[in-house]
Amino acid sequence: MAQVIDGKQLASQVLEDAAAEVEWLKHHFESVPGLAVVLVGDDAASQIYVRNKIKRAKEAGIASFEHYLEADTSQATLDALIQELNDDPGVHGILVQLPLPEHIDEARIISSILPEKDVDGFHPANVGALSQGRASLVPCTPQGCLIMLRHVHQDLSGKNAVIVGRSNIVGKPMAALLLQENCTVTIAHSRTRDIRKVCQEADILIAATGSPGLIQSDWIKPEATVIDVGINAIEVDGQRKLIGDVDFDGASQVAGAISPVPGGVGPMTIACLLLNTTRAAKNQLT
Ligand SMILES: NC(=O)C1=CN([C@@H]2O[C@H](COP(=O)(O)OP(=O)(O)OC[C@H]3O[C@@H](n4cnc5c(N)ncnc54)[C@H](OP(=O)(O)O)[C@@H]3O)[C@@H](O)[C@H]2O)C=CC1
Ligand SMILES: Nc1nc(=O)c2c([nH]1)NC[C@@H]1CN(c3ccc(C(=O)N[C@@H](CCC(=O)O)C(=O)O)cc3)C=[N+]21
Ligand SMILES: [Mg+2]
Repeated sequence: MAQVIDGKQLASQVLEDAAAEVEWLKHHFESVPGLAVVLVGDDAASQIYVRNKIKRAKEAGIASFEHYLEADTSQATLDALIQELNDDPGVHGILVQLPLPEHIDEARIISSILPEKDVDGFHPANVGALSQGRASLVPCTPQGCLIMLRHVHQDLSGKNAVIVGRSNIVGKPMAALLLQENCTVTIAHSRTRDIRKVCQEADILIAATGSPGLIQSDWIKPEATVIDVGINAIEVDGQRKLIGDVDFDGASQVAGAISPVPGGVGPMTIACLLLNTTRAAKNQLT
């Protein structure tokens, strides 16, 4: 049986680090890190994530500013809110929950956030910095996955890493981070030919597709480390249940280590968001 990578446990350590940073900022600079969270629309899953983020922020001593906007909010109203948050010295981090409604230009909103307040690491300046291996605010989910991988492996150098999914928020920044760790990186996606065979070569397999249970035990190299980013809500006996992109029961018979859903990457993402907020606050000290 594979080692189960406990995301809740690892996240609580990251949250302790974030809380210690907050204490340091308060003590030496009388600065309280502030995180603004913007949610447009009333998607139920998004509301759960946002609530979790705010709860954890409070626990870490971070001030949170919540902005809930109607689904039909105009681009101009959202633009104006971002400007206000950019100009607010009490706000060190800005998170705009994605996806945004169809009528809003997502790329324009992301680009309008000050790069030093972009705690998601999605602004082109931060994406460019990550791609060039310069220090920057690194996207939270890939950052969390890397902490999980480092927990299992002392050295990732030379390992074959296969990432399934090529989104801007998970797949691509994950590839940049693993390349920096000297992995041999492959990104697979919906047009990849013989994807099972590609995955069978992976010492490290990251699944970020949103396709529930896509990855089966016979896709996995024996003793591989499998990180399941997928969050898929399904209904079982009328109850809401979360499952990942990996068939956990099958995969854990083959893998060396595997992250569960829930209790895996999700809590790590939130912890890294708060760590990014303290880093952003530190960089904004005047
Ligand atoms: N735990 C966490 O903190 C987070 C979890 N998530 C979850 O991770 C998953 C991915 O999110 P995100 O990256 O935003 O998703 P996107 O929908 O933006 O991207 C999905 C990617 O997976 C690929 N893909 C989809 N289905 C298949 C398939 N059957 N075979 C091969 N490739 C496939 C797509 O390929 P193509 O490009 O060719 O269409 C695409 O590149 C979702 O379940 C999401 O909820 C996301 C963010 C944070
Ligand atoms: N700008 C932006 N930044 C994001 O980081 C971002 C986003 N938009 N849009 C949506 C995705 C998704 N995401 C999750 C975060 C935490 C959990 C999480 O805590 N999951 C718990 C379960 C929570 C539950 O019960 O639903 C777990 O896996 O154990 C899940 C998903 C962040 N995202
Ligand atoms: Mg998308």
